[in-house]
Amino acid sequence: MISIEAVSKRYPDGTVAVDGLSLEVPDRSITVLVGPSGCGKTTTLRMINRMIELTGGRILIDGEDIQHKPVNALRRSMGYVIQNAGLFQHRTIADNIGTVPRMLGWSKAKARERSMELMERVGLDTSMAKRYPYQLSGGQQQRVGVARALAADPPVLLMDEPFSAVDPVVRRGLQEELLRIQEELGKTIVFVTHDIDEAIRVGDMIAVLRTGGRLAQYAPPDQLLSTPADAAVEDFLGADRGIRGLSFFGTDALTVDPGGIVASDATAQQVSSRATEGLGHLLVVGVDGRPLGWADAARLRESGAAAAGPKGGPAQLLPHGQAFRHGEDSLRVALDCAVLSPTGWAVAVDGEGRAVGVVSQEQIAAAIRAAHSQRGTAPVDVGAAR
Ligand SMILES: Nc1ncnc2c1ncn2[C@@H]1O[C@H](COP(=O)(O)OP(=O)(O)OP(=O)(O)O)[C@@H](O)[C@H]1O
Repeated sequence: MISIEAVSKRYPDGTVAVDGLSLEVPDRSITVLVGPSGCGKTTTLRMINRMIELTGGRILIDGEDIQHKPVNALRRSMGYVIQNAGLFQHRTIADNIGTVPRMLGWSKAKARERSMELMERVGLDTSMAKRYPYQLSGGQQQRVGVARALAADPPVLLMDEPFSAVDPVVRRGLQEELLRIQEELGKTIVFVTHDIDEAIRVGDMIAVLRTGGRLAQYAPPDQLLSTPADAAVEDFLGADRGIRGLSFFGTDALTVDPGGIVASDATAQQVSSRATEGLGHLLVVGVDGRPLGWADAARLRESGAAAAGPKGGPAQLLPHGQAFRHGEDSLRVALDCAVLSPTGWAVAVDGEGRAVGVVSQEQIAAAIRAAHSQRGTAPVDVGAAR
């Protein structure tokens, strides 16, 4: 555990970048420092590996004051990733990744083997090992930066705006890759960003700093979204915070109605027995159980034909839209499916994509209220959501 205790940094010109900051960074989790430009995020991060020396307070790692540790040993226990990767341009990708192992005296062959292993781990084709950084895309260079930081297997990873220089799609991919790697390796990561959405996506804990390097709030992302400490944090979180917070609620407790589903080869009698209260449509599924589309229930019954028969064939079906995976996707995804559905009802599927039931926007809203009251968080007025 990294304990930041009443830490301050006053630069020689008198600028107070960090002021009495206290944080407990839990082991094997991602702690994000987020806040507006100039609020002291980078300064805080660099005080952890002593690239910047603190001027007040203390930082402990597993109970040991970092001031009492030799700087080299301290830095070897911490990988460091920066924006634009900061790769050595005149060295190959394999050599970049193998920098620290070589410094530690590993043989060339062993360092190379480690580089290859790490390239695979961060999702890079090992055929790129002999290339130079300029021959890689920005996103690929960032992956090399992460691989390089992991090379000597340090328990701590410090990441300073590591994905800020790439476009949003690549950035999303890198965030997902980081979460996957973290699941495998379980490092203690301190991650700096000014992007609150990135903080919410990758953080187990989020420290929101305000200008002057003071802590505004320290909480897990769902708690931050549901109960911001004050108006400034609320403002920083931005619009849609209620809707975004739904990402942290699962759909396992959401009841879906299988009665609204009819097979495409159903008999007229079977069709007449299917119905869901309040829904004027039936979800037609193929022989494999996957949704084909919505059929008007009354017309289907009148036609007396099977759902996908000549009169009520697929051409008559409304698109079923996006489905959510019941028990796997979040309430946010379920609500989104319902909002985008032509019937206003969302389709729930199992892991194989087979329809398991349908659920209305109102039922999802009720599940949201129930989930909030169970957690004791502020209720979200879905009707008024932007
Ligand atoms: N060497 C320095 N001397 C004086 N002031 C500095 C120095 N380095 C940083 N500062 C100031 O300290 C404050 C915090 O800077 P820091 O780089 O930690 O902020 P940040 O939150 O990481 O910002 P950004 O998101 O823009 O990178 C800023 O006001 C900055 O101008």
